[in-house]
Formats: sequence, C-alpha cells, structure tokens
Amino acid sequence: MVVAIDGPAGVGKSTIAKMIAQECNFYYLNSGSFYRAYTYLHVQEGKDPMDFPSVLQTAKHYVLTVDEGHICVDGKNIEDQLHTRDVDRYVAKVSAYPPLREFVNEQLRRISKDIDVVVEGRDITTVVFPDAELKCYFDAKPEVRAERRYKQHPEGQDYESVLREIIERDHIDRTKPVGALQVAQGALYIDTSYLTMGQVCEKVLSAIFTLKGE
Ligand SMILES: Nc1ncnc2c1ncn2[C@@H]1O[C@H](COP(=O)(O)OP(=O)(O)O)[C@@H](O)[C@H]1O
Ligand SMILES: Nc1ccn([C@@H]2O[C@H](COP(=O)(O)OP(=O)(O)O)[C@@H](O)[C@H]2O)c(=O)n1
Repeated sequence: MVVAIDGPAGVGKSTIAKMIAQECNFYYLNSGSFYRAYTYLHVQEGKDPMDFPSVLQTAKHYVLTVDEGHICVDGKNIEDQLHTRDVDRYVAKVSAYPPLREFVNEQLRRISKDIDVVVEGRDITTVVFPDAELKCYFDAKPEVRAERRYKQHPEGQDYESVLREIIERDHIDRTKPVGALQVAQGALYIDTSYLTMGQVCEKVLSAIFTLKGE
C-alpha cells in the first residue's frame, strides 16, 4: 500500500508520516530530503546551486540510499547536513528544475515498488503516486506553520523571518511549472491548524484501517 502525503512547509508531514510508518510498520520516505541532499552535495563541491543542469550532473554522480528514513551517501547518514541555511535558501529553486524532478521521481517509484510505504512531499499525490491507495493533503495557516518551525529551532532565525521564508517557499512550491503543490483529486484534506499531532495521526490511521477493511 502507498500512503502519499502532500502539503506546505511546516504543516506536519514528516512528523505524521513517521508516526504512521511506525504504527503500521510501513517504510518511510521523505522526497524533500532527496532534493535537500542534492542541493547540499552540490554546494559542498563548491558549485553554483542556481546552475540547475550542473546540479543534475551532481545528482547523477551520487548514489543515495535510505536507511530507516534517513538519506545516506556511501552508507553515511547525511541527514544532519540537510537543514542548514544554505540548503533552505536554495532547495525550493533547485527542486523546480523538471529534469531533476524526473530523476528523483524515478528513484521514489523504484524504492516504493512492492512495499508498504508512507511517502511525503509536494507532488507525491499528484505526479509521483497519483494512484496511491491513500492520498492526503495537510494544510495550516502560514502563521501556525511558522510558529511550529520557530519552536523547532528557537536558537535560529526570529519568528518574522521564519514566516517570510515560509511564505516565499509556499509561493515557489505553488507556482512550479512541473510538480506544483496542489490538492490532488480524491485526497483526504486535513487542516491541521487547530489539531494536535495525535488527532491528525488518528484521522490518517482511520482512513488506512477503512481501506484495509479493519
Ligand atoms: N498538529 C500539530 N500541532 C502542533 N505541532 C505540530 C503539529 N504537527 C507538527 N507539529 C510540529 O511542527 C513542526 C514541523 O513539523 P514537520 O513534521 O517537520 O513539518 P513538515 O514535514 O510538513 O515540514 C515539528 O516541530 C512538529 O513537531
Ligand atoms: N516532492 C517534493 C518534495 C520537496 N520539494 C521541495 O523541496 C523542499 C524541501 O522539502 P522538505 O520536505 O524538506 O520541506 P519542509 O517542508 O520539511 O521544509 C520544499 O520546499 C520543496 O520546494 C519538492 O519540490 N517536491
């Protein structure tokens, strides 16, 4: 079974996807971490992240694997390097490059073949797995998402600049020529603004149990 979750930054996709994966014993895949990893590896090589064809070359040079939801290069977990300011600044732009999207999507489909998986992203329910057994779209107001992100890293940027970056990333994600963030047909739409994590998880689990006939 494929459970696909889309939604904007800070809405709770990773948190809930991990909870569902644990509860149902499903494999967990975060498509955003592929785009983050390629952005990181490219910048790490001292190359320009705005030169998108060259980012694709970098991507083709590395073999990424996923170990318990963590992205690894040559077996080394690089998850800690993926949430830096540099990566945050460029990843939405890098991920708008259609050939890179195709490259990432192929890998997501290959990894998910014949397994039970919960996968999250921006175009997972619309482009990558339009036939997923369960499609979810999580939403929340930008102010609520910025507050959550701010609380995640209170030592980092102030609330106002977190909110500005969220709004900017929303704009890029919603206006991508290919793979733009949108609510898929037939998706379970959940506004998480006033729900606890447990309540969101319950709604998704209940949809999974219904599909399984449990
Ligand atoms: N329903 C919720 N209520 C309160 N906090 C939440 C909720 N869902 C997620 N969070 C918190 O918000 C932050 C961002 O969640 P995350 O799962 O990283 O979002 P995303 O993967 O969509 O960017 C995390 O600190 C998480 O614990
Ligand atoms: N399927 C996906 C997943 C992520 N992305 C992009 O990659 C960025 C980082 O993804 P992420 O899942 O780590 O984002 P957060 O919402 O966790 O900050 C997003 O802002 C999107 O621009 C995408 O274009 N398509």
